[in-house]
Amino acid sequence: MFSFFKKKPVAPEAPATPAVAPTPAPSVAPSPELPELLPIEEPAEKKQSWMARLKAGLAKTSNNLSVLFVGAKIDDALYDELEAALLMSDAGVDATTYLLDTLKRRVKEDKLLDAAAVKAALKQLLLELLTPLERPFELGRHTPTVMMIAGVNGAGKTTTIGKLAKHMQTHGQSVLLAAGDTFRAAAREQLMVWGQRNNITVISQASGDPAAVAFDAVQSGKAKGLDVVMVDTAGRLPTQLHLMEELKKVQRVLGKGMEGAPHETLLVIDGNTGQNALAQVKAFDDALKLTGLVITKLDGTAKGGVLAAIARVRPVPVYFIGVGEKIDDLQPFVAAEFVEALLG
Ligand SMILES: Nc1nc2c(ncn2[C@@H]2O[C@H](COP(=O)(O)OP(=O)(O)OP(=O)(O)O)[C@@H](O)[C@H]2O)c(=O)[nH]1
Repeated sequence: MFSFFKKKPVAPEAPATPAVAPTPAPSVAPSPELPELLPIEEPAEKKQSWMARLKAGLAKTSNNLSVLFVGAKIDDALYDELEAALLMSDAGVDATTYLLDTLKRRVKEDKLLDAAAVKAALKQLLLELLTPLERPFELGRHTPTVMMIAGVNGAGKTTTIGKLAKHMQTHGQSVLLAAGDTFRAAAREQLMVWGQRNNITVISQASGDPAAVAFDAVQSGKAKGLDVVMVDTAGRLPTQLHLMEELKKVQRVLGKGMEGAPHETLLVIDGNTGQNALAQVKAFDDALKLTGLVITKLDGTAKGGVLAAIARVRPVPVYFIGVGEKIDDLQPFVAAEFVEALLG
């Protein structure tokens, strides 16, 4: 059993349930037309183990790589095919060159003679490359831990916030959400309806400044002694400079609301966007100094190699990865599990 979050030891008298009652029902009535953020319960028969789902999710990437080693001779043709497969998986030129050069050297040094041994060496190399990205998400250092969530449109920010909030609630954390996407009314309503259904307070304003919503949320979280405040933000492209400035303002204002906040600035990226995901990591990190990444939609993608690119070019820790829309489809990133799913 692994723990979803790393927590500071809690004093014995700490309540197991959220310390604060949810605020009165938000002004938005549940509407059947609104999409659910995520199903509240999953039928038992649909539950698979995480490793099985990770493997299934990464099957397209892993098939392209694993097939090369079946009955292969260790020659230039194998290395050429491996290079093509890594580039196709969006590992990028830097990581691909690094992996191939190091692999060739190890094959020589260790006198590896068969394809299975070369595959095992690649697996080990990939593990060494990705392990520095692994970092447990810590809760309990601050009251509240303030998290700001950014990303391009549709990356999975709101869904991720919903999943994380549920996981946190399950771990006895009291959570407050800020619907900082003041741009898209439907996104705000979606979060509020979801909060209502799940007994999680959502701070929202019908219109206005996302920084003001974020400030209110931190003030409220502090006043109520909550464990976590998560601030959603509207999707934006890094090329939309005025929107990036707006995001920086949200970050600054959170710091005014509470010293040291936001304690976590997370970027949610769609794993299916490959090399573009790397460009997003660089741009958002330059603007916001990211503390971590959440990589969603690794299910069904052939581009799982993008983690290798991130590890080489901009190694921001990957806290969580997502392989589907259900709550349990988002789990902490563990390099050994990821590599096993790719090359196991
Ligand atoms: N297949 C798959 N779909 C996902 C995953 N994570 C999120 N999604 C879906 O991606 C879509 C977009 O998710 P949202 O959470 O609305 O994305 P967002 O970043 O908040 O979008 P904006 O509000 O437009 O910026 C939804 O249909 C989610 O269900 C995942 O890991 N796998």
